[in-house]
Amino acid sequence: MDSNGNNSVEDVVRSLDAFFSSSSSSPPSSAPRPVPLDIADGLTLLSPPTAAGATLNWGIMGAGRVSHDFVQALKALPQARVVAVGASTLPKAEAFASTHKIPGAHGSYEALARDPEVQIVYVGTLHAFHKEHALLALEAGKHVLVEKPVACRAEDGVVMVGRAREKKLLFLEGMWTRFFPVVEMARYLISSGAIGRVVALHADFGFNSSDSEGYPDSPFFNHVLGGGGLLFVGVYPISMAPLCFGSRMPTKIAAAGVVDAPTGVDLSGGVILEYEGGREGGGLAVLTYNLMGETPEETTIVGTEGRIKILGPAHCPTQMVLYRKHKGRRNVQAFDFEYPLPAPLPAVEATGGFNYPNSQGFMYEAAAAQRCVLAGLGETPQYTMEETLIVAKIMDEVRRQLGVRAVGGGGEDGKGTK
Ligand SMILES: NC(=O)C1=CN([C@@H]2O[C@H](COP(=O)(O)OP(=O)(O)OC[C@H]3O[C@@H](n4cnc5c(N)ncnc54)[C@H](OP(=O)(O)O)[C@@H]3O)[C@@H](O)[C@H]2O)C=CC1
Ligand SMILES: O=C1OC[C@@H](O)[C@H](O)[C@H]1O
Repeated sequence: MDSNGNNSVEDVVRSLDAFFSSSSSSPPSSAPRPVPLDIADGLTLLSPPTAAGATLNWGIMGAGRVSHDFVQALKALPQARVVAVGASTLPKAEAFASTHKIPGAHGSYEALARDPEVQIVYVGTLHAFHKEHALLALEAGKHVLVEKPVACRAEDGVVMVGRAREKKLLFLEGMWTRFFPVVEMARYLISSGAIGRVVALHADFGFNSSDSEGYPDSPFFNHVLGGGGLLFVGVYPISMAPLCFGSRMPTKIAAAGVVDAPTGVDLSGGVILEYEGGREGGGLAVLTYNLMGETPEETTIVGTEGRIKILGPAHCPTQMVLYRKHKGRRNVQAFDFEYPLPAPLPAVEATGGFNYPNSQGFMYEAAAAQRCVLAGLGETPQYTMEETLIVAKIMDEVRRQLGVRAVGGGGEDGKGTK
């Protein structure tokens, strides 16, 4: 407590840490564990509370890997009901529905969008098709959570956001990182002044894609399907920039990268963003990504009074260290934070677990979307539509500098072709 009776940053940090630890460390049990969503609400109040008993009906577009993980994570949310899945073919939708005990299965995305039971559509198809598929849902009056990246080009994102605003429907790009308790905490610490003014961001994301994706057949390397490191993984480090420097375009964007000649996709990239403002708000983001080798995948946010290190895997993190600076160089005090994911439910383990790391954490993003819909909000405060478009515009410029062609759902037909 300081002399004005306010809590010091250390007091706040300690009490929040205690709150988090007690909320998320209940012993493993075969009974459904309480959803630690209150963590996010208790921390930042960014997601409005939901009335007891309120539910939301989800429809799933696409029956692929990430849709499977998302539905698995929804099983932990008592207020979420998955009522239908729509896929490119009926057998595919039926197989997915049977695995997850979903009552409705449709052999087309149009039919899913028209399903009167569905209130919110999760678009889990490849990003070359996001615009076409998200628009189907919006036109049918459904809220939309569309996987990252929002689209292959910013102009497609602009169309989607515009339509959602006109129709007063929630629209969220699935930048799930923003909803992890660690990132909520980082945001809180930044806004409470725990590290002073943010002056730099260092973030990376890279892995050896040959662990799961075959070259050159995987969508990762398919130019027309929206392949390339920038759209698949570079979007994550870039999306941390508006969190640190605000919802504004950087004043300068400098990019370099390795482009794979046979496929035309970018295998790696380095992006430097300059935010003007000198000592009163200026800063630099240094961001890298690649599809060829595993990086530490850490995010460090540097301020005048300390720094925050989000530990790998920083795109879906559970650990973070706050370093508070004292007088002199290298004189810091460290505060560790850890918010483990809840253990997967037996129903999740019985249906194949997850395809991707930490996918249980989709529950945070889904719960926030749900709360916002039920509260009548058109977007989540954790990741706004404006931020989505800023990130998409930065990526357009990066791609231009790398000499990678605009791909995927370009053009008004949104068919995923040139
Ligand atoms: N947030 C996160 O952590 C993650 C996000 N993602 C994002 O999710 C999206 C989907 O990724 P993922 O599930 O791994 O991809 P998949 O390769 O599993 O494909 C997803 C779906 O896209 C459709 N699809 C696939 N290939 C084609 C094609 N050649 N032509 C037309 N449609 C096709 C299929 O839909 P259908 O089933 O209807 O046939 C398929 O099930 C991407 O945008 C990706 O960036 C991916 C992984 C993790
Ligand atoms: O968003 C993602 O896209 C690529 C995946 O391999 C990665 O794990 C995931 O989070």
